[in-house]
Amino acid sequence: MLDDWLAFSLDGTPPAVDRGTVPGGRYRLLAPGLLELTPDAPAPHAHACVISAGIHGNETAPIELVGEWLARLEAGRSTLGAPVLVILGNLEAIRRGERFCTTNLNRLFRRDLDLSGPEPDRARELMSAVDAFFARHRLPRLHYDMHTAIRESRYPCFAVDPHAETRTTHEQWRWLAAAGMQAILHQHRHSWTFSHYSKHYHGAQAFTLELGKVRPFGENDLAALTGMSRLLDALLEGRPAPEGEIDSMRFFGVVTELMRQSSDFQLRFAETTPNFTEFAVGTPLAHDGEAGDIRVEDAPVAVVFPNAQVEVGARAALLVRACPPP
Ligand SMILES: O=C(O)CCC(=O)N[C@@H](CCC(=O)O)C(=O)O
Ligand SMILES: [Zn+2]
Repeated sequence: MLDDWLAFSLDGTPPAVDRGTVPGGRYRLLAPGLLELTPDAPAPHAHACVISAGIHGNETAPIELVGEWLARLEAGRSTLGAPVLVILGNLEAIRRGERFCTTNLNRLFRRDLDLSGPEPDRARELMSAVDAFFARHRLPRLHYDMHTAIRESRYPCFAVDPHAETRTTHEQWRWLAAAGMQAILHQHRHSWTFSHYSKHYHGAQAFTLELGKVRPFGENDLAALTGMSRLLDALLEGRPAPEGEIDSMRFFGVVTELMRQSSDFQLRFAETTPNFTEFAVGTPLAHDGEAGDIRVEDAPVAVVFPNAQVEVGARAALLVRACPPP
């Protein structure tokens, strides 16, 4: 199953058979990068799970994690107990080892999307697959969209909690704590990311998970992601996931997004500055064309996902402040 799916997804080799059995259920190769697992009978704690990786093509650790997870199932070391939609997102960008080809796929997950091109087409295909999957399974909905960050981070593993009406359950905080998340970042407004899509349109418990730093295939330390592997195994088997202490994680809220406004845009701090580094009031964070220097206002802020290379009009950084645990 796994080898056929990867060959189908990444080399374009059509599979000899597109469906079969796995311990506890069956699989179907829906399309390149789309694999559905269906249990013979959902276990009592089963969720309908969407697990995605490779939405950015150079973020390889989550792809390796998914590979090992499916290999454990195929080898009979775990038994399917929940419906799972497994997604490899931006296949051409994965082949190239690049974040994206023409535009950032993770800003396109909205139903009124009217752009054309490879990434918009893929966003529409993934949104349809998620819609059909959640419609097929009347179980609590869950989506973990796994990424790695461009920079080092004061919290190497952290979750972004998308802004939407659906409240995040305390159970999710406990699962994420046990999975090794060190921080949670609450988004302050709609962000049109893949995890936001599942939360906003489907009421799923959904997160973007940052699992360390971007590295090429073969250079990832999957041992550092053992907690995440355990969580994925529990979801696949439809059993209760391990729980940790919510207070072991730090919580942050986005205060504002620093948007790139011109072609003359520079960050005012070093490339090596880790995510969640705090800056005092008055510190210049960026220079942006005619707007000039952008400085910290009102109170200190920490900076997450700073990226001067984004397209004009796109988010160049999140400015965040610590907040109490839920
Ligand atoms: O390290 C970076 O600058 C980017 C890492 C990454 O891809 N993060 C996601 C976060 C999505 C979210 O805000 O939920 C992204 O930028 O798409
Ligand atoms: Zn990413």
